[in-house]
Amino acid sequence: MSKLRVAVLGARGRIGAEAVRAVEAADDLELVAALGRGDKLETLVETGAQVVVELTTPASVMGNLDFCVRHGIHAVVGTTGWTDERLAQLNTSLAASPETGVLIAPNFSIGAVLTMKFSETAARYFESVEIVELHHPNKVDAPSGTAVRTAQLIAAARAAAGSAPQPDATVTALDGARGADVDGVPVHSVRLRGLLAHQEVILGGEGETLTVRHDSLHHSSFMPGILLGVRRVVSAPGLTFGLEHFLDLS
Ligand SMILES: NC(=O)C1=CN([C@@H]2O[C@H](COP(=O)(O)OP(=O)(O)OC[C@H]3O[C@@H](n4cnc5c(N)ncnc54)[C@H](O)[C@@H]3O)[C@@H](O)[C@H]2O)C=CC1
Ligand SMILES: O=C(O)C1=N[C@H](C(=O)O)C[C@H](O)C1
Repeated sequence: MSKLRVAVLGARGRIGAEAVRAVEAADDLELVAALGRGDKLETLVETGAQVVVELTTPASVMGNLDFCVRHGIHAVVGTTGWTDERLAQLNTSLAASPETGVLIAPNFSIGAVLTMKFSETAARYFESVEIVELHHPNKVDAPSGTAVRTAQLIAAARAAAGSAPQPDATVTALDGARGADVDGVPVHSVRLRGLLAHQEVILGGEGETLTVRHDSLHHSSFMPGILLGVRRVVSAPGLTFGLEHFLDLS
């Protein structure tokens, strides 16, 4: 059986370097390119890459994906910074290349995907919910992509259940004291030396709280999800948002 030809973009970054090692170690995959900032995207075509793992920056990801989709190269994307406008732009590119698959995963770790699922399920049963995400201080974006996605899923579940707005009597506050408002869910971002990627979803009801917490302690936590995405995206044309679609979570 021929190996799937994989390239990594952002290959000298924190997660990119780990992804290079994971692809190299997989028997069914062949690493054909490991590109960093300034390297030519044409290398992807010259090396016959079938799947690109995109782990760069919010500023670079759109240009990289535009190139991949135009050349029919599937993509597994971990880079953050997704907005409705960006997704619409990507869908427009994909419409012109209907056989190409793109997976965007706000988080590749299985535990984080389950955190999102559990929080979404719990959301309708509690009056209050807030998210605290905690990351290493080199992270360029806040809130994290995972926290934004978690908040969106919680907000949608609450809206579907007809939940009332969250109770909150605050009338005076310092800027930022109540966090960022993501679809009505407060999200608090901590940046601290020693941390990698962590998230707590705290739900509150009458006389009780429920905390759903996940900790990524090493970049290796993201690798099974990345490899799963690489293997599955080649037979999933169009845009898939969230690794849960490639997992049996029903
Ligand atoms: N979805 C997930 O599970 C995860 C997502 N991430 C996300 O992945 C992204 C990268 O994170 P880190 O590795 O921590 O950042 P990093 O800053 O260590 O690495 C990014 C790398 O991309 C390179 N780069 C920038 N523009 C490029 C371009 N046009 N072509 C090729 N390389 C380019 C940079 O030079 C740098 O080496 C971030 O958006 C982060 O939030 C990180 C960990 C897990
Ligand atoms: O920058 C990181 O490190 C991470 N980024 C992703 C995010 O923004 O959610 C995934 C994970 O939290 C690690």
